[in-house]
Amino acid sequence: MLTRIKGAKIVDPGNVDGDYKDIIIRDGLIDALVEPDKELDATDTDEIKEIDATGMIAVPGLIDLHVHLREPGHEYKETIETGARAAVRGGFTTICPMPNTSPVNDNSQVTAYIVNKARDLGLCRILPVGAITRGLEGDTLAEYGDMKQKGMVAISDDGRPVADARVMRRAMEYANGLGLPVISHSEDLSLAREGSMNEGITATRLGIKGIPNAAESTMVMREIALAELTGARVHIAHVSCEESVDAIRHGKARGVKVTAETAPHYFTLTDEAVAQYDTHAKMNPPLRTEKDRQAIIEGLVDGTLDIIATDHAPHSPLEKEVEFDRAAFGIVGLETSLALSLELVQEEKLSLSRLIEKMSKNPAAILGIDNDLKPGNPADITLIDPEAYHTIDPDTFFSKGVNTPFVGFNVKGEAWMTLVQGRVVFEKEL
Ligand SMILES: NC(=O)N[C@@H](CC(=O)O)C(=O)O
Ligand SMILES: [Zn+2]
Ligand SMILES: [Zn+2]
Repeated sequence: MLTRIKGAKIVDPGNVDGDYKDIIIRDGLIDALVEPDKELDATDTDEIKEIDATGMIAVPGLIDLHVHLREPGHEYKETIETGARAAVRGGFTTICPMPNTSPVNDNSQVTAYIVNKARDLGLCRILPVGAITRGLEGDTLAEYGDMKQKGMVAISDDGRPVADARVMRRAMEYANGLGLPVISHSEDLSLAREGSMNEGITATRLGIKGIPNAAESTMVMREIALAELTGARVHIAHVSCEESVDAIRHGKARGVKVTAETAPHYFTLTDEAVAQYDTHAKMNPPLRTEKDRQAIIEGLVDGTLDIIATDHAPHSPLEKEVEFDRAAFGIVGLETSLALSLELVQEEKLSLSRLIEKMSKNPAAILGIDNDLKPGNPADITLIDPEAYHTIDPDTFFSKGVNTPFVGFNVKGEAWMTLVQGRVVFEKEL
């Protein structure tokens, strides 16, 4: 079976950048990129499926290094299936779910459960992140080797920091031996505790207890110091503030193997989004000030922040329709990330090619995946409709989570079709 994607502009940084080529897919793999007028020397037996993608942009499938799928344990918030559907709708061909499920993904049985479920679903690739410590309790290291054998690709205690520096050091040493990146939820709980939003004038005005930037940045600095000590690869999750960006920039300049991500809410919103006590603007780390927002954009522009991830964190109304300080931290992101990130392109902060680096190529590099649109590679492809104006409406989400602060935002651009291993796993209804 052959598939020919016709008429799309190809944006695959480092490979093809801006050319119009047809993509030929055979048996799930990219067979060739050909000129639009090229006749295929297909044999009579080859059935050719044509996809007319005129006006679309073809990019290597988007990869989200940071999502929460809630299964096993909290299926009322999200399941692996609803999360995967939301992912492909958002243009993602690969997602990495964090281990803070119930039970925690700290052993090979839970890893295998997720991997098997993902395979049976046949939607996107799901590459699980395993826990750093058993039960995310911060004491005893989990069984990285066993989990890795089942398909685990990185370790993190996301949702919680590893408070004990000695435990983190050991984790980095073991992870390094196995070639696994360590993803850090950088938070000093003694500084953050009881806070529910950014510490500052807005919090004071609202009477909400704040979380200072230092709760994040001091831990980012510790992680960089430990990565330097151990030679391990550390990836800083959800960077929200200027001091963290500065610390990462400095670490990179010293040659430390540190990479970092931010999420669309940190370059789109500030803590003023909380003004109406909107719990949909509550996440960890919290939305910061305009100065921080600008620093995040600067970090994306100068390469300090390698990746845009979503930190897709679905919660139900049970956890969100309560008093601000009692509400759960987290917002969904899989179905809004691409459009919100494309705003950076419209504002000419990043070229489309740079954006695709941050949403596909750089996460692929961290995972050790070659996702170039080149012959022999799996046909994981996102077709973006750059002109699709739409208004963000959680009622249309495939995710079970509707906890987004972006309701009613008018945005431009979205996934039109998503292919994983040559199969169409999402197609926008026209
Ligand atoms: N980001 C959040 O606000 N919440 C995440 C946990 C996390 O990413 O630390 C969650 O699991 O809900
Ligand atoms: Zn986290
Ligand atoms: Zn998270």
